[in-house]
Amino acid sequence: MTNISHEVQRPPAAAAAWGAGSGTSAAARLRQRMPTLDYLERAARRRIPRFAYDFLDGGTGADIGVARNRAALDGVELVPRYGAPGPVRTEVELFGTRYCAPIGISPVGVDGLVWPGATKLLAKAAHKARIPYIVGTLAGASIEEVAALAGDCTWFQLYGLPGRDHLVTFDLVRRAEVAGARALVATLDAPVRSKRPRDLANGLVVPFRTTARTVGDVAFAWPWALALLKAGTPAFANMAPYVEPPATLPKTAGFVQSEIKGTFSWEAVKRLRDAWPRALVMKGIMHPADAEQAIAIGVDGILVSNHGGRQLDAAPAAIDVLPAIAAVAGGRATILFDSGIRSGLDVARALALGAHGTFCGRAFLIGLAGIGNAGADYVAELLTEELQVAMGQIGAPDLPALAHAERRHRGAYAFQTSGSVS
Ligand SMILES: Cc1cc2nc3c(=O)[nH]c(=O)nc-3n(C[C@H](O)[C@H](O)[C@H](O)COP(=O)(O)O)c2cc1C
Repeated sequence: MTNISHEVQRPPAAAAAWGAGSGTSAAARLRQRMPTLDYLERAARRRIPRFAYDFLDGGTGADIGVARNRAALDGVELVPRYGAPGPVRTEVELFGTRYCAPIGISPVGVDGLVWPGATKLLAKAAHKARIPYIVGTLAGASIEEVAALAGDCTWFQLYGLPGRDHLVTFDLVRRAEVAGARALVATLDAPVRSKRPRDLANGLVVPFRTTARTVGDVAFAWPWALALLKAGTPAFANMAPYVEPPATLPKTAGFVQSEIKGTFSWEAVKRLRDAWPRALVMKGIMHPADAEQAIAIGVDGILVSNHGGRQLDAAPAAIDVLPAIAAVAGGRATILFDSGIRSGLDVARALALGAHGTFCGRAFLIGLAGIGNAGADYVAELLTEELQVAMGQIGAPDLPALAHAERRHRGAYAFQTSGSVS
């Protein structure tokens, strides 16, 4: 790994200031124009082509799971408490590394489609804000390139490539270790390809189906088109060593299509455990029995997630299963959460319900699509500020205090088979 400072820096001063949007500076003006993720999202919709927006925004089926994540988070109430002294602190330690906030970046494959050059911008933003970035197997830059930019904020997300007894899977594991990734995050929730109707209708398939509408969309989305000219066509950079050179987009896309099967069996998880010396996290766990199984194998972390509503439209909201999974883990694994987070208040909700850290997939890309290359830096600041404000209102000076916030969560799942390993 490159020699990047490991010391914990504070987020930009604006984050600590009273009313960060006050004043006339460029930073204050940005906060006035884009006070929340919702505003960024509306800008993103205007600035990028429709197929790119649909790819990011869409879920599986009728997008019911996406809506369910949102509604369930909105339904979590936190009771304010007053009179606590001093400023709030958002620092967190995850797997032995300290970060400035419990807000990380989840992996988004083909992120360069949403905003050209996204992977490197996300890596830089993670390093600047000192938050973890789980760079994906299908990201636009390689694990080596990301580690050079993000240093010890780098985590690596792994999909299974079961061909030739997982030859490529374990080569990716080796590369992530050499690059210095702090955690390996294996995605469990993609056993089959899910159906994403908006992508199909937009021709977002292999090979990409160009239509007159696609061309028109790109022409109108000129900020995106300019970014594409600068950054180049999105690529599957991690796959380049495994295809015959030159590793063109059609070749790597074809390789991805035929080789990536997504998930891991529990047997394969055991092999990952044996091969990977640092923190191992299972991503996509939604049932306490699966959490128990993973913990029995010796994983260090459980990332509770329904893939942002992109896998099973009937799945519960991830926030609704979080408390049961945290309870079954009982301190034996670090509990992480994603799916639906759009504000620092959502982060506070997840932390109050048992998560030690949270991640966002769409939010950081909405930032890039909404305001351009500085967008991920801005989202990190925005979410951290909002978390600080929520903590202040709840009277929680730090994250351990937030974990004990008085809350009501009517949607919480009560599992029939809690914790029993199938
Ligand atoms: C466009 C898109 C692509 C994604 N690609 C991946 C991927 O390659 N690997 C993975 O584990 N998760 C992937 N995810 C899921 C995210 O890592 C994360 O679980 C999800 O986005 C969380 O929900 P949120 O977007 O509401 O924050 C993807 C999500 C989106 C929106």
